[in-house]
Parts: sequence; C-alpha cells; structure tokens
Amino acid sequence: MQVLPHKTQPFRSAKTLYQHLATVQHTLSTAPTLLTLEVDLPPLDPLWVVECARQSGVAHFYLENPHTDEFIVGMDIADRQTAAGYQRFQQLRVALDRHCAAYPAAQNRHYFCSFTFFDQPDPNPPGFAPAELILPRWQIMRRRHTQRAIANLLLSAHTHLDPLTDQLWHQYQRLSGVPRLSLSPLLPSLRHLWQRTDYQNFQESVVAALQAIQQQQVKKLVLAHALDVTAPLPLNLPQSLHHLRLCHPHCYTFSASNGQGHTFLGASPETLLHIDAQRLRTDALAGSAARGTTPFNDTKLAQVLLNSPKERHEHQIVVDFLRDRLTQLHIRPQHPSSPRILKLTNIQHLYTPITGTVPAHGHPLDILAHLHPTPAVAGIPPQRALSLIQQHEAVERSLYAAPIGWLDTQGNARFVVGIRSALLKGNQARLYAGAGIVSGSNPEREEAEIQLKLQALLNALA
Ligand SMILES: C=C(O[C@H]1C=CC=C(C(=O)O)[C@@H]1O)C(=O)O
Repeated sequence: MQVLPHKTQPFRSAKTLYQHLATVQHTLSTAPTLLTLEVDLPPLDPLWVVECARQSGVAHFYLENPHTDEFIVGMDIADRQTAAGYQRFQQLRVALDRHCAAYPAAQNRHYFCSFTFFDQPDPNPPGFAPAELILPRWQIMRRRHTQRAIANLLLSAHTHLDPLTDQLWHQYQRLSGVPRLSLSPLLPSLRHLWQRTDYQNFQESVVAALQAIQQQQVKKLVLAHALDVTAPLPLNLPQSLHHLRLCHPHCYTFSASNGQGHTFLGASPETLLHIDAQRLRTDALAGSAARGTTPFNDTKLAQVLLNSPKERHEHQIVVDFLRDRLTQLHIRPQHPSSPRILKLTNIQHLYTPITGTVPAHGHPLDILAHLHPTPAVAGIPPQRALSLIQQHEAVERSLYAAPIGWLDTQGNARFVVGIRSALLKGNQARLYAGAGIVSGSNPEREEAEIQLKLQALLNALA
C-alpha cells in the first residue's frame, strides 16, 4: 500500500478537499490507504490545539519544551493501537512495524505513545490503556523555528467522503481561525480548591519501606502519594498548562486526553529517552532539596545535597541501573563521573545526563522496555519494588511515573517520565508525587518533599 502525498493544497475550500479525496479514492481498492496531507496553518500556540480538541470532545496529545522552543501537538485519532501485559512494549512495536509496512513511512509522521505505570489495566480505569500508540488525525510540530502541520487519514474505496470531508474541513477551520484563548500569566488563587489527602498514610508506608530496606528486601523504594482536589468550576486545561510551561520552562510540559473527559498533564524534569539521529540521552534524576529563599541559602542547600551520602546513594542507584540497561542494549553509556545540580523553580535535584549511540537495529520501544521503570520511580531490585509499591500505596498510579512521548518512523523519540503530574476530570484533579526511600530516609522529610512537589502542581491548576 502506498502513502499518497498531495500535490495541490486540498484545504483551499471544502469543495477542493472533497475533490482531492474523491480523486485519490478513485485509485483505491477496498483496503485502506493512509493519506498524509501537508497543511498550511498560521503559527499556532499549541494550547489552541488543545483547546480545539477539548471543545470538540476529541483526544489530544501535547508535549512542549519552552527552553528548546520545541512542541508537538496532536488532535483527534487517525489510528490507535493498544497493548497490555508484560510484553506491551514489544506488542506495540509489532503493531508499529505492521503499520509502517502497510503504510510506508511518510516523513514527519509521528506516533504518540502513553503507558500506565503497571502493565495491567487499572481496576478503576480512567480510560487509558496500559500501552497506547496513536497516529493523530492532526499533527502540528515546531522545531528549529519552523512549524509544520499534517493531517493523517485512512481512506479506502468504501469510505463515505461526505462526513469525512465535513469533519476535516470543520477541524481545519477551527485550527486556522482566530484563537480564542485568553491565557493569564498570573497564578490563580488556590482558595477555591478543596483538597483531600492523608499524609499519615504516606508516613506509614515510608516506615514500611524502611523496614523492607532494613530486611534487605530492597535497597531503594519510591513511594508515591496522591492529593485529590475539587474546584467549584471545571478546571481550565489550557490555562493550567500555560501556568506549567511558564513556571517550569526547562521541563517538558505535557498533556494527553482520551477524548472521554480524562486528561493527564504535568511538567516533567526527567527525560527518559531522547533520540535524535541515533544519539541517545537519558537522565538519572534522583535526590532532592528545596530551593533556598536567598541565593546564599540556595547554594548552601545545593552543597548539602551534593555532599549528602544518603542522597548520593539514592542517585547512584539510578545511574547504575541506567548504565546496566543501556549496556544490555549494546549502547555504551557516557556520563560525568559525579552528579550536577538541576535547579527547578521550586526544587533542586541531583542530575546525571547519560548519553550513547543507538545501534542501527535499536528501536525506541525496545529501549523503553528496558528502561521503564527506573529506580527513580520504582526502586531496586525492580520486581520486589513493584510488589511493595502495590502493597503499600493507597492509590492507583495510572499514567503517573510512566513513559509518555512520541516516536517517528526514523527512530527518533522524545519520552519523559510522567512525574510532577495530575489526572483531571471536570472539576476534579488527582495530583501525584513520589519520593525515593533509602536507608537513612526520614518519614517527615519525605513528606515535606512530597508536599513541595505537590504544591508546584497545585499552584498551576486554574
Ligand atoms: C518520583 C518523583 O521524583 C523522582 C525524580 C526526582 C527526584 C526524586 C527523589 O528525590 O525522590 C524521585 O526519584 C516524583 O516527583 O514523583
């Protein structure tokens, strides 16, 4: 089957679009063909696309890094594959290979992927599969000061062109029309949010984790906590995302909605997999301290963090894990011998960037299968840590702390770890934060770290 690039501009009018699709359809058999159309759109704020998707009640996917001036945003679904179970990454790869064989690679085609933390569907599912691969109907991307937009659609001799043309034309008009977004730079008042959480529960699980560490069941365990928030009115998604990107310009701001009212969003400082032309980067990020209120105090806190044997141990476990896993994949890891400090708006971390070269046969989904979950979000040894998390955590992790991002047909990828994140539905939000527990951890201090992380998210909700 072929990919049919268009030669004319089919989005001149609804009529030219219909005629273009009809001309293509004339050449098709009953088997579907993937049509990828380049679309001229004015320079867009990706949050306008998020808003258009929200208003139309369709799925969206958004990832933006203000610091590198990169974004990708997708609206609606052209094709979707899902998988579950311990082979879910491999199953998605098979689905992707099949997709690429059926519809040969069009440059610029990107697939959005999300995963839940555990490989089985949640008992109270928010409607995200354990593994999802989505080819968006609309994809708009900005990189190196250039924006490009495409529309993907599956077309066969049987497709009814009238409703398809109507839908595409309507979506195109919305996207290219004057954005009706009024994004405020001010932080919202939090007085209207009603919060419910029980830190007693978290502290008890830290005590249980310390016991498991003492009994040498695990060396490290990452425990998460959730804060449930209710607002008097539905939460304003573009505004919340705008706050996140303003407050965390060095993080990846992201959101994914399933088109059924659930949206997972956040601003993650942790890159799990960044591949550009076979050059790979993954981040070891573990070990935290608050930001100081004065430059002097801030530097002092950073020095204490860098010199703390407990924090360095917590961090080194992640570095060692990532090194081992990359080596298993025949990728030679390279990294500085000691961690640096990564300063975020409200918190600072120990940070070691690890780089390498992906071999020709290496595939982003195989690499993700090896990297998730890292001991920055689970623990070590991984299997034991996972069962202790299930035993001690009170809430489902859902998409929290799992890979979220995109890959293309040339092996490039961007995946972050879905931390500093929340799940929204209507006027309700569940905010997640976790902390690594090692020998020497203190329940009160871990709780303070969790509160610091949750507060940053809470400040962004609008
Ligand atoms: C698991 C989270 O953070 C991880 C990443 C950086 C520092 C961490 C820490 O110091 O505990 C965590 O390992 C979270 O924010 O939910």
